[in-house]
Amino acid sequence: MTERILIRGARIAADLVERGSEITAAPQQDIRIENGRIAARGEKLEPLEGERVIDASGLVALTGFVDLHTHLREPGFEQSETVLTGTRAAAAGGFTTVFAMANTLPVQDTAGVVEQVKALGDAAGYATVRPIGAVTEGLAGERLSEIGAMAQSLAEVRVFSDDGKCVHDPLLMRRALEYVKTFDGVIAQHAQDPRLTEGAQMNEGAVSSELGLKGWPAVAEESIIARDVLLAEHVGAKLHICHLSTAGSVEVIRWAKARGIAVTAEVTPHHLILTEELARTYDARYKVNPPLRRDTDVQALREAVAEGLIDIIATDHAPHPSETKECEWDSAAFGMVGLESAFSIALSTLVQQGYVSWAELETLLSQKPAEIGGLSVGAEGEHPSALEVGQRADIVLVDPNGSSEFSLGHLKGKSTNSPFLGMELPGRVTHTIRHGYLTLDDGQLTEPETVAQKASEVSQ
Ligand SMILES: NC(=O)N[C@@H](CC(=O)O)C(=O)O
Ligand SMILES: [Zn+2]
Ligand SMILES: [Zn+2]
Repeated sequence: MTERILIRGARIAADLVERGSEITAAPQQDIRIENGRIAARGEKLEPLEGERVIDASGLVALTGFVDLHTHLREPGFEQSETVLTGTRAAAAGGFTTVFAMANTLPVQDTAGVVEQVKALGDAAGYATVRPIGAVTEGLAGERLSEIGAMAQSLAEVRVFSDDGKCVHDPLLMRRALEYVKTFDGVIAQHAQDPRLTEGAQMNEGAVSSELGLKGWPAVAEESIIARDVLLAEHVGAKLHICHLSTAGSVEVIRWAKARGIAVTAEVTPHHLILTEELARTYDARYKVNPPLRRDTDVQALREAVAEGLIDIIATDHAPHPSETKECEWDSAAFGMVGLESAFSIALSTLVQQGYVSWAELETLLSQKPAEIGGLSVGAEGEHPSALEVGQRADIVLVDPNGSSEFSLGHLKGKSTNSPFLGMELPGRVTHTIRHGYLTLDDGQLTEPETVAQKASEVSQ
């Protein structure tokens, strides 16, 4: 018998369609959860015997967040993160599904490795783990990996990416697009021309010249996106752009979407708020790929989200051990953790600034990434399209009020390379419910044994 839960008095994000509206604009609703699905919804449902009641007055309920871009690091880099620790960070951030990037060791380029990663996620139970397959063997950019075998494996891979590296060879990119088209998969490109970014350390511009750090020009991203949208159009296949970071990239996407090309794009929370100015600190927590850009890029990215040119928010959670971050900028690793802070950054940069409504935020963090990732979304599906009866109970409750200093205590993964430590961040994820059981309860992660037990009781 799985847990029975009654959420009382929540505001439903999907009811808050006006940008800039107070959450009190929506009526309070109760949600009953039974056997991993939503069993009832309405005003003032009476608690049943033995039911766990959650007082959600003042909270907003959304369908569980889905991260299309997480680095879980297992197998191979367990000193940075494991499937267990990374999915605990996910649950703390309100995520119920994460797509695990392929740059592990061994690389996720065979059916065996992707099945192993999925199995680790199923066993841990904190979030649904959907492995991403590598486009090329060993991420070497030379030969296609066994894309078909990964797609047909138990891991049912639908997203393929060499993330961390760009698929630079246009012929390989074309072949990869042709291949995934046969089963309606998608190629997620890390758009970085390797020749234009050799030795690059930060955004190329006045600040990089001043600091004497080698620059990563915007055109290195934009030229690859331009090429790939044309290839996607030629092949008639789906293309997704990882971590879009420049105003120019937004213009290329605008052009491609106007032409009807099947391209989608993601932005990370950090690119929606941080700028290259932070490199002046020489603190490598701000070193990331693609680099933090200019103020004007941050502005353009927010507007692109508001316009629907950028489809989703994805964290690019990239854990690294402290010895590779607490060192000189030039030798430090690229990447930042982001699962635990994503909601607060999206709240402050998008919702509170009136760029998106709560309903739009839910689409950006939940339904759209699920859809791009190839999950079935809807009443009978793997992921809920709405908090309605019959839908899978993947739910997150958030408190939009108040703020707190983001500190080490907020980080639930193995690594602490967050650029937000010490910053005052608004809002809080209070409860995460996956497949009908609590993974995060009033800000506290549920014990691993309990979560594993619950996970084994529900259908994956
Ligand atoms: N974003 C990063 O700076 N680093 C990522 C790779 C990537 O997302 O390109 C990583 O794996 O560490
Ligand atoms: Zn990348
Ligand atoms: Zn990444």
